Amino acid sequence: MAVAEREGEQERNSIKERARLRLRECDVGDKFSSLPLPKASVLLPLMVRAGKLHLLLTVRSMQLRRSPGEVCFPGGKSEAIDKDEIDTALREAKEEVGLQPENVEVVCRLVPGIDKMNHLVTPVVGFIEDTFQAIPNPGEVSHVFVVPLEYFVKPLNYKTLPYKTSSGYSSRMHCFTYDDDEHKMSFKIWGLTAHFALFLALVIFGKRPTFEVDYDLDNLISSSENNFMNLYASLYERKKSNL
Ligand SMILES: CCCC(=O)SCCNC(=O)CCNC(=O)[C@H](O)C(C)(C)COP(=O)(O)OP(=O)(O)OC[C@H]1O[C@@H](n2cnc3c(N)ncnc32)[C@H](O)[C@@H]1OP(=O)(O)O
Ligand SMILES: [Mg+2]
Repeated sequence: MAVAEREGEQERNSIKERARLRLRECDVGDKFSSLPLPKASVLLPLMVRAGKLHLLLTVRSMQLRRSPGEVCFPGGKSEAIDKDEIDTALREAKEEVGLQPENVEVVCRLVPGIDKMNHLVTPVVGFIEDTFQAIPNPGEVSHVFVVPLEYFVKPLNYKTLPYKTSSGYSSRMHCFTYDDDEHKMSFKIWGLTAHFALFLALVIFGKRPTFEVDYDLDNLISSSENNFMNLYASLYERKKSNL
C-alpha cells in the first residue's frame, strides 16, 4: 500500500472510531421495542468520503402509494421473518438499494420516531464503504445520493415550520434543501428523515447547530427520549379518548 493510501485509511479509521464512540453512548438497544405500535426501521448509512462523514439517502419512487417522491432513508415495515429492528433495516436496505448486510457495520439504534401512519420507526446506524455502488430498486427508489453529515448542523438552505401531529403534539419540522453537485439536483429533506439526520449529526459532532432545535444540547440523550415519550404519550392519550 502506498504511503498516501495508508494515511488516507488511517484518517478514515480515526474519523469512524470517534463517531463510533459517540454513537455507542446513545445506543438505545431494545429499550423501545416492546411499545405496542406497528414497527418500521430505517438504516442511516454513514461513510467517510474526502475526509468527512457522509450520509446516504434515497428518493422514493413516484409509483409508491405512500410518500412518493419524498426523501427517506432505506427502510420499511417490519416483517415476520425479522428478528429485530436491525434485521428489518438491513433487509430493506438490501431490497431497496442492493446493500449487502455483510457490508454494513451496524453501530447502534437511536431513539425512534413515529411516522404519519403511527409506525414506531427505529433508526439503525451503520458504516458502509465509500465505494458502495447503489443498485436502486426502481419500484421503490428513484435516486440515491449522499450528503455531508455536517450539512445537518450547518445547512446553506434551511427552514423550520411549526408542526402539530394529529394527536396534538407540537414540535418543529426541519426542512433542509441540499444542492447535490454530483447529480446536479436539489433534494428537499424534511419531516421524519430530517429529524433522524439532524439527531445523528448532533450526536456525532456534539456542537450547536446554526438553527433552533427542540433538544437540551447539554443532555441530548435524555431530552431526545423525553421528546419521544411526550409524542408517544400524546398518541396514547388520543387512542384512549377514541375508545
Ligand atoms: C410524522 C412525520 C411524517 C413525515 O415526516 S413526512 C415527511 C418526509 N418524509 C419522510 O420523512 C419519510 C418518512 N417515511 C419513511 O421513512 C418510510 O415511509 C418508513 C416509515 C420507514 C416506512 O417505510 P416504507 O418505505 O413506506 O415501507 P416499505 O419499504 O416496507 O414498503 C413501501 C411500499 O413499497 C411496496 N413494495 C415493497 N417491495 C416492493 C417492490 N419490490 N416494488 C414495488 N413496491 C414494493 C410495499 O408494498 C409498500 O407499499 P404500501 O406502503 O404498503 O402501499
Ligand atoms: Mg421503504
